[in-house]
Amino acid sequence: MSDTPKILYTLTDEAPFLATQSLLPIVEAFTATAGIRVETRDISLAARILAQFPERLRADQKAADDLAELGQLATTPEANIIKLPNISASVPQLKAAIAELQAQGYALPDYPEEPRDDAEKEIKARYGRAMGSAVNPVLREGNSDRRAPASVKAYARKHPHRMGKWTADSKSHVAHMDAGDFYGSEQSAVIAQAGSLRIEFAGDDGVVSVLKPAVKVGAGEVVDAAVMGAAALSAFIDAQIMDAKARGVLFSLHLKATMMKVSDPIMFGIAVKRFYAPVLDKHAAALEAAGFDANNGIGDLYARLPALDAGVREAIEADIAALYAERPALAMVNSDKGITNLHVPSDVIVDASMPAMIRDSGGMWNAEGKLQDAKAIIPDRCYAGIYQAVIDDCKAHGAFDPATMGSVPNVGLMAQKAEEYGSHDKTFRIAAAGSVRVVDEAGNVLMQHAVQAGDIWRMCQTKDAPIRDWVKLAVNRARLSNTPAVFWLDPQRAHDRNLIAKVERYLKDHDTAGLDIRILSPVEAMQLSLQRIRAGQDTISVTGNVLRDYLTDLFPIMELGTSAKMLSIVPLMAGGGLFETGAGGSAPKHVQQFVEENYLRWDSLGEFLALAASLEHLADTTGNARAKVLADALDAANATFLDTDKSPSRKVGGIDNRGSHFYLAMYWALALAAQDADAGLKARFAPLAAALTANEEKIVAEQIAVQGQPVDIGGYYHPDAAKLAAAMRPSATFNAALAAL
Ligand SMILES: NC(=O)C1=CN([C@@H]2O[C@H](COP(=O)(O)OP(=O)(O)OC[C@H]3O[C@@H](n4cnc5c(N)ncnc54)[C@H](OP(=O)(O)O)[C@@H]3O)[C@@H](O)[C@H]2O)C=CC1
Ligand SMILES: O=C(O)CCC(=O)C(=O)O
Ligand SMILES: [Mg+2]
Repeated sequence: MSDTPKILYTLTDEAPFLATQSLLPIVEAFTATAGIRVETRDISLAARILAQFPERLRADQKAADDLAELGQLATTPEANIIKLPNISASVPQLKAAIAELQAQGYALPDYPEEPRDDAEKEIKARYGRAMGSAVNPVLREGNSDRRAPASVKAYARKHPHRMGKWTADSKSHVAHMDAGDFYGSEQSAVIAQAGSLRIEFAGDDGVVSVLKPAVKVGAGEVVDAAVMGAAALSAFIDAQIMDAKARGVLFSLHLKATMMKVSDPIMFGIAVKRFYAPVLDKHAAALEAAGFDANNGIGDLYARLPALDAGVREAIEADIAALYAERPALAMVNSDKGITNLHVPSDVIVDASMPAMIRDSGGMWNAEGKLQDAKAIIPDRCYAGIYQAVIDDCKAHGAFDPATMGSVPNVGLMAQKAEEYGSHDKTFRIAAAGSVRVVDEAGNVLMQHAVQAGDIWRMCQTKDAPIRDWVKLAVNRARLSNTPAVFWLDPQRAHDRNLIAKVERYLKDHDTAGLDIRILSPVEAMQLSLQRIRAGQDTISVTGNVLRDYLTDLFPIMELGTSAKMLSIVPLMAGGGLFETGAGGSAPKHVQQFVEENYLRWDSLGEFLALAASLEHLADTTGNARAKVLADALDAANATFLDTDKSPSRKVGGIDNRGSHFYLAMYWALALAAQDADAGLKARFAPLAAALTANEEKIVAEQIAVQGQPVDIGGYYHPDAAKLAAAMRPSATFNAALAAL
């Protein structure tokens, strides 16, 4: 271990990255007083792209592979990483980022959508490493512990956010398949002995090809495989188009094309192809020649229209307009700009989109910019049912009340690319009819599926050590918070049955006397949790990786208005700490607002909570007493911050993200000046506390004065560092006070 304790702070994308320009100087100044070094590592989409092509870049343009470094660090006890949300890029986002970097003078190759030779295949493979959820699975060498701290919950009760009313006649509902999906086809096996598995495809023509030669597996590991039938999915989408039209509700598809970067864009593409079938079929040749790819959304068609002959273009536009008159109305992402639910695969992401719909009375936005009841299409049955359970509950009992409702924290199985979220390199779009089988080294067939051309087959892995660790975390959390814990596992699923057996076994390793620990199917677990939440009671959800993701947006958004206010800790299995900020994403619309009116409404509370947890961890692991003093003072500052409600307001004229940071600094300095555990720190912070208190009005006025004008930050994916720093630190008085510390 090096002598100077270190915290690694990640530079990411969009709103959280903008916020970092203002917050990081504060963090650096405060932590330096305890001899702590805060170092940054750039894991933004732009940096991840640049790190893939060192040989094409000038020396001053090259970017180190910071993500790989952090991934390695996460497997060591020294790790202390603060991880902000980053872009998990879809293909349209990736292409936009490449174009921006090229325009800035980086000699990157174009993204070869359909590689013509080995060189292009290599380029596509490299871009593939930067795409989708490329960061989180690499860093998450531990399971997940996400909850609303008591102070945050108290704040939400005192300042309840607005919740849309629900009525029993709402027509909103969830639509899922009844057969032919992953859920219906899942097979699972527990590995007896460490070794390697081969995934192969045996065509009906008798030819056997290898899809993946060697998947390393460990003893006790759970593997599973499942297939989504393309024909079944197409028929299901067709039926939903008819049904949405008949019921007069919006058609709205909810997938996770970012994190599930192989399977879900294909499913998204199937929905686009079915919804626009008459137009796409009629103009198939022209669209093919123009390079249209339905997996990138109907937005890709619009992007390619200018390249087409005027006659063809007008015919396509007219045919789409005619189609809209016949089809059910689409849910909109941005009704002003005409961006629909089917435009871009990364615009509607199920974990955030379903809670938003539930918070908005079950409605989604229609083309007129009004809320309308919607059919939420979540094709696979593995998790769709939980959202229908929430809708049923809201229809029966009305909206939830943030002022009185209980809480559902989560302990999530996530480590070492657990379950579906680690399946990308074992997911295949099947080219022809035949069967896919998983074979061990002795030649035994562990799992086997009959498949048709176009089907999506995938295999998932769940390592044994993470499962043990997850059970331990659940018991600890139940004990620490004296709260019932429910494992959300479905006895109808092969994978979950194997997990249930393991959970039952590993629970015996712990003292569970007096604890209420149950195992229920996801729908039953949801019903119980909702019943308790309405009674003001808390229930820990102990879930797999996907439900971890879904529930840690759903419950915070209902309870707190946003998942940005969550404490999100990943106790790394090697002993280090990964402190994620909030549970939400990077909210692209915040950047738009910032460049249009110099107003950033990003709420950094997640960062503040993560920093306190990181300092606490640092104090525990390095014995740095001053880190503990800083952590305690930050806890106190966070409580004052919540109590005085200094989160950004939503509109120009109030304090924004920068104002929030000023108040955090002021409350933190005041807490340090007030404490008596460390006289040196007390003396050091007293002048800063005095200066900030004395200049409060002036600083806030300086920060608000810049609002209301457009601001140039020199890029979206790769903004200009100097412009950004200037824009995010507009108060000379505040900057000078901080510099004097
Ligand atoms: N951990 C990670 O790295 C994650 C990254 N992502 C990435 O983020 C991007 C957007 O994803 P999306 O699913 O839309 O999720 P977001 O959480 O970014 O957006 C959903 C909504 O949550 C609210 N919100 C979230 N965080 C904050 C915050 N700190 N301050 C204020 N409001 C906030 C806003 O809603 P409202 O206006 O209703 O308040 C926002 O529009 C994608 O690129 C995705 O890949 C997504 C999830 C996690
Ligand atoms: O990594 C991602 O793409 C999203 C992660 C996410 O949504 C979460 O962890 O809650
Ligand atoms: Mg999420």
